[in-house]
Amino acid sequence: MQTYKNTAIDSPFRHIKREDWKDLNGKFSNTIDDEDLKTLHALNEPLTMQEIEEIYFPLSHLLDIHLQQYHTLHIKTNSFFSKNGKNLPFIIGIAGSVAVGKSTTARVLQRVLSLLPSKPKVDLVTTDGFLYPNKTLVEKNILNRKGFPESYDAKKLLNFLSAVKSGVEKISIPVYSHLVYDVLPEDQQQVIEQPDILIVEGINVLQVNSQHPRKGHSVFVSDFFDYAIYVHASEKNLLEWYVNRFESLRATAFQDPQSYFHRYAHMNAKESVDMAINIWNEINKPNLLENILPTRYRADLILEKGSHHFVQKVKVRMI
Ligand SMILES: Nc1ncnc2c1ncn2[C@@H]1O[C@H](COP(=O)(O)OP(=O)(O)O)[C@@H](O)[C@H]1O
Ligand SMILES: CC(C)(COP(=O)(O)O)[C@@H](O)C(=O)NCCC(=O)O
Repeated sequence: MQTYKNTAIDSPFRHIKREDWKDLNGKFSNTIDDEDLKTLHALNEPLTMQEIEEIYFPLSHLLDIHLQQYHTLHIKTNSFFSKNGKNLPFIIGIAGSVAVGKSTTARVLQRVLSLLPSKPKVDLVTTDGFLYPNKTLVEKNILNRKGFPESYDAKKLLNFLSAVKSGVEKISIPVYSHLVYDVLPEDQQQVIEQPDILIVEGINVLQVNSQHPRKGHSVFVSDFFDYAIYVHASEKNLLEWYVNRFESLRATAFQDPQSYFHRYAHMNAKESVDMAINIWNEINKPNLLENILPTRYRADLILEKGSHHFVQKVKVRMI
């Protein structure tokens, strides 16, 4: 029998190296046919097919176990209440730093999960849409705090999640554009209509300081999650990926007169890199250290990336 010593630092996570994780592929790989493979290639993401097979297929298999358990629980609970309650979406949260690859991970996971044998409808929302519009951020004098907890309309985000988990059939939510650097007008909202799985991606999804501002309410975004993933990388890699993304935006989107950054399109490579490093050091890095990184052990699973975004290790909460 193992005895508890209060000097020991126990971890409730299994640490699984990439070499071992990739072999946990299980039955899922057998269900990928040529058509499905084509749809994965058509995703046109920077990820290699090897990364999808070695990291995302096992992840999808593990999530399928949780999904099946969720459905069994639903059926048993219905029978307990002698009532047929609605099927409610299984919600997966994805957290991590700016530029760690949350959106990319979320898009790939959305597609891979939709290939599961039950062919679930998988929707994806990003919490950027719940940022206050620039106009409000300017009024509150917090435009330089974009991404910090106070820059989000926490009440709107929590009301949305609450509606999803109450079975509301059709919900419109705001959409953020990195090109315009602002929340888009209401006629460009996203409609969420009874998905089987909903992925909610954002830097703030595991935070407990963006609570419902109504007096007496302490409800957090993650209270609505059935599974939470944190994507982790070293600060050095994050800065590199942030600068690279900024650079490729400068070469493409910034040339678009509609882009907020169009004013910077004339910058040369050195000026643009300096500016990206400055934004990182002034805004995104402090936000990472103060508000994002401390939430990582609240996740059920941590994807640890090394260079070139390759996942090196997976930590999974033990059950
Ligand atoms: N697995 C990956 N392999 C290669 N590049 C990636 C990968 N994931 C993300 N990237 C690149 O890294 C940058 C940040 O990714 P993104 O998904 O936009 O991050 P986030 O949503 O966390 O801010 C982008 O330029 C993206 O193309
Ligand atoms: C909108 C964001 C808060 C969210 O980040 P994401 O992880 O989606 O890239 C971030 O991209 C951002 O704009 N941060 C403010 C500083 C900056 O311009 O990078």
